[in-house]
Amino acid sequence: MTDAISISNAQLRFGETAALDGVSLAIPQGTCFGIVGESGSGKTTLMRAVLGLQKLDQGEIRILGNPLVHSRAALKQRASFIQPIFQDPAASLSPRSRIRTLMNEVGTVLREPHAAMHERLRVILNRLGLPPGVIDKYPHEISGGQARRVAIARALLMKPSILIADEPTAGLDVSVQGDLLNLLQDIRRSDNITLVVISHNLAIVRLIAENAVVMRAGKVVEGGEVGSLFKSPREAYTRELLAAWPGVTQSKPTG
Ligand SMILES: Nc1ncnc2c1ncn2[C@@H]1O[C@H](COP(=O)(O)OP(=O)(O)OP(=O)(O)O)[C@@H](O)[C@H]1O
Repeated sequence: MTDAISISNAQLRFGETAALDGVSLAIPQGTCFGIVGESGSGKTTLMRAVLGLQKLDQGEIRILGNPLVHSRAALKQRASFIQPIFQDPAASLSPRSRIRTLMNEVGTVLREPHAAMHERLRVILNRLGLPPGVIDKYPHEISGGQARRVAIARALLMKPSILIADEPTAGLDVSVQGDLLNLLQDIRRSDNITLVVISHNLAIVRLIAENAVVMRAGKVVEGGEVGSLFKSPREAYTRELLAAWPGVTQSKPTG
C-alpha cells in the first residue's frame, strides 16, 4: 500500500540553522506515527513542510504517493485529506467569532449543504464529549481541553485521511491527557485515519504510536517500532528524553 506520507532527504535552513538536515521517513497508512525530539529539533518545521506551509530547500515529500505541490489550489485541495491540529488551538480560533462560524467555514470549503454538515457536526461533537451548545460560544468562553476538542472536531469535519497533531496534550491537566489520547486513538481506528503525533514528550508517543522517529538538530537520529525503540534505545539522546518523562497514565483503556 502507498505510504500516507513519505519524506526523502528533506533539507531546510533558516540562515545558519539547519532546521531539517536530510530527514527521510515513511508513514504507513492507517497507523499512528510519533515524531519526538527536544525543543528546536525541527518537528514543527517538518510538520509545516508536510502541510505545504513551508517549502523545502531540497528533498521531496509525497502525500499518499503524490508529490507535494505549492500552489493555492493544491493547498486547498490538500486540506480535504490532511488536517493539522496545532499546538495552541485557542490562538487559531478568531476571538471575535463564535465557534459556529469556524465550523460553517468547513461547510463552505466542502460545498456541503448546511443541514448535512450540521448533522455530521452534531455526531462529532457528541463523540468528542462536547455539548452541542459549545458552537454558540466564543473561544474565550471555553476551557483549554474544550478548545483542543473543538480543534479536533473542526479537523474531523473535513473528513481527513491524515491527521497531524502537534503536542496534542500540551497545556492540559494530566488527568485529561490520557482521555484525549484515547479519544484520538479511538477515532483513528474507527475512521482508519493515519495519525501523526508530534511531541517532545516520549511518554505520549510511547502510549499512542506504533512507530516513531527521534529528531535532534534537524536530523532523525533513531527510529523504529516504539516498543523496542523505547525499551532499548541506541542513542544516549533518546535515553535522556525518556528519563525526562516518567509517564502519562491512561485512565480509561478503550478499543
Ligand atoms: N521561521 C523561522 N525563522 C528562523 N528560524 C526558525 C524558524 N522556524 C524555526 N526556526 C528554527 O529552526 C529550528 C527548528 O525549529 P522547530 O520549531 O521546527 O523545532 P521544534 O522541534 O518544533 O521545537 P518546539 O518543540 O519548541 O516547537 C530551531 O532552531 C528554530 O529556532
